[in-house]
Parts: sequence; structure tokens; C-alpha cells
Amino acid sequence: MAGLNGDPFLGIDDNIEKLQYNNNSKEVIDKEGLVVGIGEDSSNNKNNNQGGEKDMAGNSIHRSGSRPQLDLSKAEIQGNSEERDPTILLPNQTDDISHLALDIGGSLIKLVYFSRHEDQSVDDKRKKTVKERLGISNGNRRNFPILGGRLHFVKFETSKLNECLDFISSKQLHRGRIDSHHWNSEAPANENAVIKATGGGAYKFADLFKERLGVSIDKEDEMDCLVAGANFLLKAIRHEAFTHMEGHKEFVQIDHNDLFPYLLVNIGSGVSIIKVDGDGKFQRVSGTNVGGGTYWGLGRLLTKCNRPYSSVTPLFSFDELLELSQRGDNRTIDMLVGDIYGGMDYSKIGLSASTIASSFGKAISDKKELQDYRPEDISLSLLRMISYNIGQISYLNALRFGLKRIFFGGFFIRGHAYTMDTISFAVHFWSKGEAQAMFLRHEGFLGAVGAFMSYQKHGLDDLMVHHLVERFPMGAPYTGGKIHGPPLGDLNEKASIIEFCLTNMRQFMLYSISWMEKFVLKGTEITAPVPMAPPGTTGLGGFEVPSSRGATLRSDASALNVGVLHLVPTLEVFPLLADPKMYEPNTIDLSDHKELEYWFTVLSEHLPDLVDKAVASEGGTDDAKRRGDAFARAFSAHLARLMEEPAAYGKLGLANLLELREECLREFQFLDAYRSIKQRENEASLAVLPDLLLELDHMDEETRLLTLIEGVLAANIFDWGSRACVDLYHKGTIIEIYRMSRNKMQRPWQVDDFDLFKERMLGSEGKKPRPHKRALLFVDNSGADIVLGMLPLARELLRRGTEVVLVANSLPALNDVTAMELPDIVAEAAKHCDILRRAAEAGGLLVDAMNNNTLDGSRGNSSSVPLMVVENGCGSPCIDLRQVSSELAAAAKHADLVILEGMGRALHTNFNARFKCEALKLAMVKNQRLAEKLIKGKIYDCVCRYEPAT
Ligand SMILES: Nc1ncnc2c1ncn2[C@@H]1O[C@H](COP(=O)(O)OP(=O)(O)O)[C@@H](O)[C@H]1O
Ligand SMILES: CC(C)(COP(=O)(O)O)[C@@H](O)C(=O)NCCC(=O)O
Ligand SMILES: [Mn+2]
Repeated sequence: MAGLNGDPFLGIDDNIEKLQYNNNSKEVIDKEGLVVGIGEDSSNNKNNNQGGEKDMAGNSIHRSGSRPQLDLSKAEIQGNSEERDPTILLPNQTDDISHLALDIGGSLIKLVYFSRHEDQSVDDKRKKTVKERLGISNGNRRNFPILGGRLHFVKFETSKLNECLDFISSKQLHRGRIDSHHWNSEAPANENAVIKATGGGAYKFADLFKERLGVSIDKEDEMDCLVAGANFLLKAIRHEAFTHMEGHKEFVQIDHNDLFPYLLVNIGSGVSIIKVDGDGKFQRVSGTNVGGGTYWGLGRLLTKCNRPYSSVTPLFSFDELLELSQRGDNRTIDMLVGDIYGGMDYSKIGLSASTIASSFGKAISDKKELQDYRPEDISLSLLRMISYNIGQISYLNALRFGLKRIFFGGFFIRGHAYTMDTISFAVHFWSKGEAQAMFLRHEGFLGAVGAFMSYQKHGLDDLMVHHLVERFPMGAPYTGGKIHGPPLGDLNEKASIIEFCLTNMRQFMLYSISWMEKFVLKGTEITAPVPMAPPGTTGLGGFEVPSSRGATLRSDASALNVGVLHLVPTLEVFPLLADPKMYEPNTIDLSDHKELEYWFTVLSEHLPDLVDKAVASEGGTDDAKRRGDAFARAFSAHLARLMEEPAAYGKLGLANLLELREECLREFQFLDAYRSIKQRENEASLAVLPDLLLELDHMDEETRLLTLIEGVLAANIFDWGSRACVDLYHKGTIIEIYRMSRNKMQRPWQVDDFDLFKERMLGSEGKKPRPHKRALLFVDNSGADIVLGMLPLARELLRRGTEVVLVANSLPALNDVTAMELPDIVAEAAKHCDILRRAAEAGGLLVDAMNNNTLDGSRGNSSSVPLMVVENGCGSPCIDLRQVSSELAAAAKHADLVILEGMGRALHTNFNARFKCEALKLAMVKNQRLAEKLIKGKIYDCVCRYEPAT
């Protein structure tokens, strides 16, 4: 790893990576040979050295926590090796296999590329036996020829095609390996690589691609691609479409069966208007030459004389123009109805005095030269002229075909609030509220996505919402290694260089700027508010006043509105949800700003403690400290961004915030921040387990059941995510806190369905009910929670003849126990308990023990009901049951009882979830506000909610 410490780093965008190394690294690469683990893998090595701890690479659910490995053998410098940061070619890099599609438009080149990883789960014994037991052949592979991976979105200006070519070649995207095992069985071998491309540039630049990259361009029709892209995104991405009216953004849930027909308006350089009736069924019904290119081109021309001399380029960039408009007042240049009617409305035909009568109309009478107009005003006037015009033409076409829904795409929109409001306003105004304008988060990438979809048989078109997990990376080094860079903070003088670099890839490649600097820049960009116009200076005019002033314009470098799409084709909808369509995981609605503020503060205040734990988990090295610092900044920046724009990444719930924190930790390579805490608590709890079991076995059935449920609730106090609990841990030992918590268990609990549950379990009036066939126990924390709470409950179910499946996280989150850790814990517990031992053997959990015959010499008792462990598919303290692992989905098939435990899984999420089978929700509420809000109680109150099957 040392050989790569010359800042392998991220490129200009979050999604853009470039390999670099410093002068001494090549030597190391050559000598050491070959596969160098990066990112997560480097830490895995460390874990292995520490002994005993399992690495996470064995997990098949590779959310963004997993990093690709690079094969650096035969690495070679491309171009001039005297260059400071030359590009490296990695001819033998096979793991991170890429696939690329392009949309080369008049203004911008859009790239969509896919990178995937090997499934490294084959060696996991638990997985093998679980698969055998649950009868999963090979997940969903047959349906999905692709394995998991990521879909990245990147764009370049078409005039800077060379930078795009450099990018493709530095990432080797054009060498997309296509072979039978990995991608497409009928595809040709790697030579004569072909890339799919659409847009005019696919024709115009085909020769250049052949010359520079040696690849042929397979041209795809632009309209086909736009429609295919829009249809795919609308079906496969949750929260892809939204409305934007008067500054208010609202995501629209699109019903797949009710998508068509719709009108697609793609505002690129020019505008295409397409009536879409189905997949591949469409007609281009209209278009206009007044589009994004018009705004950009005319805007440049009209403002160029006012461009400050100090600027790097003589012309305003698109974003600068847009930003100017936010400070503009179009009344200085537009002729308003009031200008014509002496300040009065023309109310007879419904036009107010502030309505624009004639865009740029004032310029006819003013005795002004171009330079006398403020570029801000020109830009706003132009933006409004073009947006209204497009809105109106779109509406007229919708009217022509009786369509109610209009989706707007293309990069002219650029997520700019004011532009969207203006278009929405026009559509609303002209249609008198009959038609609705909707926007797409992947606005400009429709064509590129469509070109990507045109690769035959890659299976992507079969992907559904639940297969895609969107992540918003924040400048962490994709390529791992050490973090270099100046001390944080002292970056002002570099900012202008960086800014320049961000818009100029070629220049960028010549500067050695660590990702850390870029990260800090990004961090400040996304937290710094965009300058707003003083109230009243703009807006007036137009039909009426689109209210939002586009405070959301951010530079391309932080274009976080689209994240990297992580494809996990093995994810499934939890089959026991009563009504998946109506299911909403989040209990707490963060669209209430007060609520958002509260949780924002909770998470911010928890941050220092979390960073401490994270840094300690990595040995407290300088490198770990830097990463800890960077993590804190990254996460704070994410939070700040979300405070400003809660819907920035899609609809926001508390579960998303808590997951974002875990993802962010992983991005900075903190793979298991609570590792040693978990271990310590497991050991302490396992030591007292035999006594607890003995105690339980002396009780009658009814007392035992109550004690078991109390035990679960009491042990749920071990939660390192709760501020109040962390304070407690500083005051007592694990066992002391556990005893105290148990002593405090007094019924009735704040939510108390225990009697109902007891009746279901034990029956009444001497009638013995049928035991459950299979129970799924969604477990929560390590230590007492799993060992003294959930395991004894599992044991009781097993004793009654119920199969038990422990459902645990795929990846660590706080001190939650993971599926990977459970077999060892169960094995340890089984040493003191025959019931657990026999069940674990029957469930294939004690593979090693069985092979070694270490227990009592007998082979697994297959007549016993099995105890199994499955991973849930996520790495968060909460769970979204629309996206669970295939093994959990398989395990659910025969289950008739679901037990959800803990605040994250049973309260923050799923408190209101309804199941086809019986459900028991158990949690201690470790937060005062939540207790008040959710159960009208106080902190440390308990929830025992039992719901019969629906
Ligand atoms: N960073 C940017 N650079 C240039 N143009 C941009 C940028 N962001 C948004 N735009 C706008 O998007 C238009 C291009 O949209 P796009 O959908 O990519 O169309 P095309 O395929 O014709 O290039 C530009 O004409 C401009 O109005
Ligand atoms: C992160 C958690 C959901 C974990 O709780 P658990 O699921 O382990 O019961 C919970 O600790 C939490 O909501 N913490 C933030 C609230 C607080 O610190 O008060
Ligand atoms: Mn937890």
C-alpha cells in the first residue's frame, strides 16, 4: 500500500476518479507486484493482522463501503512520464469492470459508466449453508446476468472533448471487459471494443474516438435513447420525478402501470418535444430552436462586454450566467404590461401590471448601449423569456394530445429552482392548473442512460426500484491509500487554482491537488449559501412572480443532486409486507423543518464522540485522525446541505440521515467504528449468559415469557447511538446498567400488548395454541442486547418448536451486531446450552464445530428445529423493507412471525409497517423527544407492540 501513497485521488467531480502517483511509487508497484488492495481491503489486511476479526469483504451486499481492488501489474505510464501527474494505464485491471455509454450533444457530453465488483462471498460458510437450507440456488443471478456494481454519471463540455477522452482513457472505460462470465455471453471479446453513443457527436466525432482510443462508436438514435432513458429512470429510481412550484419541491411517486402517455420535453441546446406512449413507443411531435444553447449563447454575447478583466476566460460560463440571473432585475430591460398601461393591470384579459408584455422590449426605447445594462438583468430577462416560451410550447403540445403530465429533462434545467418554477408557472398558468410540469433528477442524462440501456442483454432493463441504492459520495478517495494534503483550513490561496481546475480538466490534471483540498472546497461550496437577491428587486414581471430565487444553484463540482447508483441486483422487497406500495419506512417526517433541525442537532452533537470511536477503531494513527477529521467535515457538510435543501438527495427521512452517517464513515474507510466496544460487550454478556439461562429455566412458562420480553427491552439500553445512553455508560459497568435496566421494567409499559402476545404464545383457558412455524428476529445491538435479550428469546421459540432466523445487518452500523459476527456469538452461547447448540447445528451455523466434532462427539441433530442467521442487506441502524437481501426474502417465505427489535428498526422505521404475518415490535425509547412524540411517554419507556397478521 505504501507504494500508492502519492495521492491516488478523485477527479473533478465526485464521480470522477483519476489515478496518480508520485515519483517513487512506480518502483514499488513493479517490485511488489500486483494486486494491491485498496480502500476497504487495506483495512482488511489490518484486521487480519489484529487476528480473529473477520473482514467485511466477505459480505456480498456491497454498498458503497466496498472498494474495488486494483491490479497494478504491467502498469504503464501513458504519454509523457516527465509530467508531474501522468495517467497510468492498468492493462490487467480486471476487477473493476466498466461499461460506458455516451451522449455527445451540442453543448455537453454526458457519460454513464458502470463499474462492478467480483462477488467475494463464496468463502463465507454461513452463506453457503443458509443458501442450502433456504433453497436459494444462486440468488437472482439467473434473472440478472449482471452482478452488483455502480452506475456513475459524469459530464464535460463538448468543446472540451479532449478532456473527456483523457478521462475515458485514464479510467480505461473504453476497455470495458465483456466476456461470458461477467457481462454478456454473446458479446465479442475485448478487441474491437465498441461503445454505444448517441447525440450528434456520435457521428461527428466517431473518427476521433477511433483515432484516440481505438474504439468504434455504435450509434444509437437520440430520440430512442431519450425515451428509453426517461422510461428507465422513471421506473427504476425512487424519487426520480418531482414537481417544483414556488420554491417547493415535491417528489412524485410514479405508478409503473400508470406512466403512459406523457409528454417528454428535453431542453438541451435545442428542445425536443416527444409524446411517449410506452417503451419504444413514441413520436417527436414538436420542438423549438429556442433552448438551452440559446440562453447560453445569447447570454454570453449580451454580457461579454461586462465581463471583468481579471477573469480567466473572456466569457461567462453557463453557471456564472445562471448565478448572475439570481441577482438580476428584469424590469430594467423587459417591457411590462404596466409600462404600457401606465402602471395599471390589463385586468380584462387577466394580465397584471407586472406581467412581461415583451421580453427585452424596453431596449427599443431606452437610449442605452449594451454595456449600460447590467449582465445580471440581461441574464434574468433571457432566462425568463426562454423558460416561459418553452413552458408555453410544451403546454400547447400537451393540449394537442390531451396529455396531463409533462416531464422536463435536459441540462438547461440544471436543478435550478428559478428555472423550474418559471416553467411550472407557465404550464400551470396556460393550462389553468390542468397540466403538471415535472422534473427529473437525472435531467441531462436521459440520452446517455438510454444509450447505456441499448447494450443488449446486460439485464439492466430488468432492474427495479429495490435494486438500486443511491449514494452521495463526498470527496473521499475512491482509491484509498494515505491522505495527503495541507493542514485543513489553510486553503484560501489555493481556492482559485482549484476552482479553475474544477472547470478545466486538462489544467486539473497538471496540478497536484489532493482530494482533501478538493473535498474542503466542496465542503465550503455546499455549505456556503448562494447569494440571494434582496427581496423585491426581481421576480416582478412575468405572468406573476415565480418566488424562488434559485438558492440551490451549485457548481458542477458539487452536483450532488445525482449520486452514484449502486446496483444490488440481489435486493428484494420483503415478501411479508402487507402492502408494499403503501409502505413508508420512516416514522418521523423530516419535511417538518423543526423536526429536521432537532435531529440535525442530535447528530451534530454526537459527532465528536463518534469520531473518537472511529479513530480509536483504526488504532488512533495520524492517518486515522485525518480521516476522522475529514469524515466529520464531510458529514457536517452533508447535514448542512440537507438543512438548506432537505430534498436534495430525494425524499428525506430520519432513516436516511442515520444511513448517510454510516455510509460516510465507510467512505472514509472506517469500516467498523465500534468494533472493540462490541467485542468487549459480547464477552461480558456471554460470561453471565449461563446464569441467566439457569434462572429462566427455573421459572414457570408465563413468568419466563414475561422475563424474556423484559430482558429484550432492558438490554436494548445498550445503544451507542443514543446520547443519553452513552452518558450512562460512563457511570457504570455493563452488568450494572443491565441489572438496573431490568429492575426498572415495570408493566404496563407505555405501549403494552404483552397480554395479547402471551395469549398467542401460551393460549388461554387451557387451550394450547399451535406454535409458530418460523420466526424472523430482526436483531439490533451487540453485547447484552443480542446475548442476554434476543438469544434467550430465540431459545424459547426453538424450545417450542419454532424455527428461528436471526436477521442481522450486512454491514456494521454503530454497535449493531452483523450477520458475519453472529455465528461466533451463537457458537459461544451454544457451549452452555443444548437447545441452542442443537438448533445451531441443525441450522448449519456451527459448521466448524460440526466438522471438528468438538461438542459432544455427535453429528448435527437434524431432528431439531434450526436456528439460522441471514443478513438483511443493509448497513444502517434502521431498515427499509423495500430493499432487503435475497436470503432474507427467501427466509421470509415460510415465516409466520416477525420480531423487530430496537429503536432504529422498530420505531424510527417500521413502527407503522403492517405485515402479512404476526408482528412483535420491541424497543426501549432512548430519546426524550421521540418518547413524547411517538408514545406520549418519557425516555427509557418501552414499546411492546403485538399485531396479528393482516
Ligand atoms: N455546465 C454547463 N455547461 C454548459 N451548459 C450547461 C451547463 N449546465 C447546463 N447547461 C445548459 O444545458 C444545455 C445543454 O443541455 P444538454 O441536455 O446537455 O443538451 P445537448 O445534448 O444539446 O448538449 C446548454 O446549452 C446549457 O443551456
Ligand atoms: C441510532 C439509534 C436509532 C440506534 O438505536 P437502536 O436501534 O440500537 O435501539 C438511536 O440511538 C437513536 O435514535 N439515536 C439518536 C437519538 C439520541 O441520541 O437521542
Ligand atoms: Mn442499534
